[in-house]
Amino acid sequence: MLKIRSARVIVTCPGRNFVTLKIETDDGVTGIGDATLNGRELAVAAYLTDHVIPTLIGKDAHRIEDIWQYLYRGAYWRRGPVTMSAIAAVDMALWDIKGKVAGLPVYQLLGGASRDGVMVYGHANGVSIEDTVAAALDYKAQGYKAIRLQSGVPGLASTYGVSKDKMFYEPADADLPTENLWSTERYMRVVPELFAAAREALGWDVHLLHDVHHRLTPIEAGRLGKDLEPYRPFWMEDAVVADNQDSFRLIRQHTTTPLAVGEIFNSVWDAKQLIQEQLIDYIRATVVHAGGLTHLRRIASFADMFNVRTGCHGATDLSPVTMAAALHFDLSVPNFGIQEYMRHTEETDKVFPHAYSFSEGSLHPGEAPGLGVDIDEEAAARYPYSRAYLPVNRLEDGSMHNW
Ligand SMILES: O=C(O)C(=O)C[C@H](O)[C@H](O)CO
Ligand SMILES: [Mg+2]
Repeated sequence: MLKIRSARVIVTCPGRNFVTLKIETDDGVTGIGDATLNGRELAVAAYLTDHVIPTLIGKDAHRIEDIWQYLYRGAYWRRGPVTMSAIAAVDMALWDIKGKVAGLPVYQLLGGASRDGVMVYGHANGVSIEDTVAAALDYKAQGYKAIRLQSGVPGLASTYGVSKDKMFYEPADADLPTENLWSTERYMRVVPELFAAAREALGWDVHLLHDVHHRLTPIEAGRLGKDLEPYRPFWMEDAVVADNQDSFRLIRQHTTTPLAVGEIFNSVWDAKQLIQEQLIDYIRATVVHAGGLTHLRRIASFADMFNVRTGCHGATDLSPVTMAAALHFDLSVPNFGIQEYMRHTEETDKVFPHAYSFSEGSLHPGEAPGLGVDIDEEAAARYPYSRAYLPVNRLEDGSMHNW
């Protein structure tokens, strides 16, 4: 029995907000987990502090599955991003502890490595097609084997995925939501042109990806997928909102462009039909928002039976703790597809020193026992919480749209 002695939540903002759970056992072994939910951070912090931590004290840190079931079934109120991010933080911290006690990196506890490294995709973006292609060339020169392309849309002042900074992108950019303008027609014209220019400049030996970010209807997505087919994209992501999983059937009827979805999913139930009916090719659920390693592995096993591969979300709002956990998962699951990798800033990396590293287009979680990531609490304390929201989107006539 490895008794949980204490647990607490650390909120820090080294350029952006992160919520981290730290669990300590009677033996003095500690583990950390990420609980960051972009724009709604304090809801998860309070859920953990007020409702989860009191129930953890005295429990056996080794009983990861049982604690997961206790928090999931025991809450009575199931699923949802707040609950599942809180459970994920506990789950990650417990895997971290188990790895440290065993003296093994977590991927060894998950069955060992299924591959040598984890192929990642970087984010090339720019205000124009030329800018975006130049950024993509730069990523290729850095060794990336897969690159996501997001370009500004003429006539729209700002749009998802286009950053002021070439290397770092932080969409949660203001203490009240920024308002963006959206035009499907303008957007649908630009993306195929961007892919044509990118193939011309980059050639065919690099994977190209694109994130629609939930802004199309199924039939519009079918059209865009078809228009992109000549450029053989690796995937088209979040083509439509997946609340109605049936929507993807309509997209599938019109295009062979591979489909990825799931960064906002919290459990296997959000993806059941999508996977079972093979309506998608990649599931983007991630460790922090989908209940931790314990639940994400369950999703991946289910997906594997239907030829759906993984493509975990890896934007900057997923802290280095989630990135580390994702890499242990990615290295071990048989049906790994790709991992998103949006680099964190130097300040963030200093607050969260980590063992994972990038080389030749791939990341590796490293060999440190546990997750191989820590939180420097002194550094974290220098960056107090600062409220920040994701933008919202409106159509040209003022109607609300999806961002
Ligand atoms: O990285 C992606 O694919 C995203 O869509 C990033 C999201 O907008 C971001 O994580 C929201 O917090
Ligand atoms: Mg996305």
